[in-house]
Amino acid sequence: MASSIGLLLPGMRLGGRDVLGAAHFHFPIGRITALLGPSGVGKSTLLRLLAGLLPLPPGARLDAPPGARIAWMGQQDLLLPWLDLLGNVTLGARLRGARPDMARARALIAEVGLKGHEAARPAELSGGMRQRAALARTLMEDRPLVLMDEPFSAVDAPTRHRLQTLAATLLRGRTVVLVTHDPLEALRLADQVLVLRPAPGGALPEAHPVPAAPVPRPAQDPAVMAAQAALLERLAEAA
Ligand SMILES: Nc1ncnc2c1ncn2[C@@H]1O[C@H](COP(=O)(O)OP(=O)(O)OP(=O)(O)O)[C@@H](O)[C@H]1O
Repeated sequence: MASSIGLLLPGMRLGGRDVLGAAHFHFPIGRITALLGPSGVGKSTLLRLLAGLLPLPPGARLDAPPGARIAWMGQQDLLLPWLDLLGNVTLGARLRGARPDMARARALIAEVGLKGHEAARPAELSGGMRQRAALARTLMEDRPLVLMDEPFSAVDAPTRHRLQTLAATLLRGRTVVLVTHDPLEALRLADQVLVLRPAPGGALPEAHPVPAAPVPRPAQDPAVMAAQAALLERLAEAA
């Protein structure tokens, strides 16, 4: 079995301009890859190509395990306001006409710290609680490939820190591509960090070293702090 999901891209044009350049991306199976880069550089475009939400350009090739199923988690929680928490977490199964595994849904709700809120509607939950609900819904889908587009950017710093730790634990063993603007988030969670740097023919990926400690890495780890400073500098150069 391949050890990574590969995306061979001869380039990607959108709106009449070269967004992504010619590159061969590798996303190690069972690992978390963080994708950073200036606003508008093409991070979400790359994620959408992986998700099949954008057609691959001519000459591109996606090497993924056959039938690799995907879960998507974005910046907005996309919870349905008229369903309660349990209804939202089990929505995917019901949309597919399957009987949801209620015991698993309840267990995941407890794991993300929302036990006791199963009957609450999204409007009754705080922003951080709604993102935790979205995380539970993402995990309920039990997909091997998880694509996350700035999943924790809308919550306050302590909540974000807790959600990162939770996500790293609950996503262990899955292949995750995480788009983030937060160098600390990338260095706490990722096994591989890629910076998309703008270039004349379209943005190109550059690997950035990660500390050796296993994820989730503590924010106060001196190696994490040093890597964060270096990554911040690199992102400023790329902007
Ligand atoms: N459907 C589209 N049609 C035309 N241009 C598009 C389309 N989608 C994205 N773009 C352009 O492609 C570029 C890359 O967009 P993308 O959303 O991938 O960037 P990003 O790195 O995710 O940005 P951000 O960090 O701000 O979310 C931008 O210049 C954007 O305007």
